Amino acid sequence: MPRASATPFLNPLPRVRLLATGGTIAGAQLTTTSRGYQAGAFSIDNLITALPQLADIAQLEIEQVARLGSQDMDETVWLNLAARADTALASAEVAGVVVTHGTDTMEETAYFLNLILASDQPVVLVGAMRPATAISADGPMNLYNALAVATHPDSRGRGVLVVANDEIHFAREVVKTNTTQLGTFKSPNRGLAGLVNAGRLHFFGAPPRRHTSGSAFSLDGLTALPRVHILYAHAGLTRELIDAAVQTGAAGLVIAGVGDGNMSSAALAACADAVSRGVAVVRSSRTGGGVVERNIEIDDDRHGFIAADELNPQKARVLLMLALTRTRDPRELQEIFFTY
Ligand SMILES: NC(=O)CC[C@H](N)C(=O)O
Repeated sequence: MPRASATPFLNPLPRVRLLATGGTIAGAQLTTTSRGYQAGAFSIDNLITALPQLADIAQLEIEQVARLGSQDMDETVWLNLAARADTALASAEVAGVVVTHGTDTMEETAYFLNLILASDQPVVLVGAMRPATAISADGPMNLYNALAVATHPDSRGRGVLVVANDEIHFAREVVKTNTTQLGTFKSPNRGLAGLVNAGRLHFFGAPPRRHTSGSAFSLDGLTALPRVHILYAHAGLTRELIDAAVQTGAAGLVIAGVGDGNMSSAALAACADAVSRGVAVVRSSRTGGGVVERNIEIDDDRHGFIAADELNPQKARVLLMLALTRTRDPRELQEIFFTY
């Protein structure tokens, strides 16, 4: 196993642009044991002041991009955040970018940035499960570790990373799997990118698929994203919601299918009708892991469907929105899903 390596001591210290968006890492409770709290109530400056150790490893340049619970993250904030990260990465003085973010939709933002940013410099998303005012808040160590990862030369060229609970995850792989526990983040298909222990890190492998500087997607000319909905399959799924999505102008649908991306006969017929009206339909899985392959239980070739491959529904939605800015051809869309 490779030896864990601490961030090399550099003089002057590397500069890191910290883009703050809110979340529990900046959340405040009424008392340190109360269960309710307000995500994003703290400004990032409060967090930094409470953690003087950060100044030992980097010079921080702080930008408050948003102050929200990540349940309110949307395409507009993504495009703004990506533009700010892009500007930071274009500066020769900036070694890396850290984004503080709520954990609920962190995996979606991370994957979006992984597809759209064109730099090999480290970009690290970090959050917390306990508010900043809680007993044993996890945010300070997560932030310290994120900064260590963002300044380490080994982190270059690995795509966007997520740091939490002493673990490093690839943006494409990471999933929030538990409502409250500190170990909520998992990478069920391909495993961890690496570990980070009090700022010392080691990586286990290279990121899967194309990302960042190897991605064909870019921010150039991108001002909005096509409308894509996720519909959750279940026993007894009927067709009304699929039809409603098509009638209200969806460009694409992701079905969070049962098993290997399956759905009821009624839903299948509605999805086939959607394709005939030019709507892209991606079959993903609600199971939380594994692969959705083409033409196993459902004839994708005949219906014009796209198999999500390894992407969960929320990441399939991110990729489909970007892919639809390039093509509406189901065969080309399928190639994109096999590439990213
Ligand atoms: N642990 C968290 O960060 C969740 C808080 C909030 N719902 C958010 O995603 O921002």
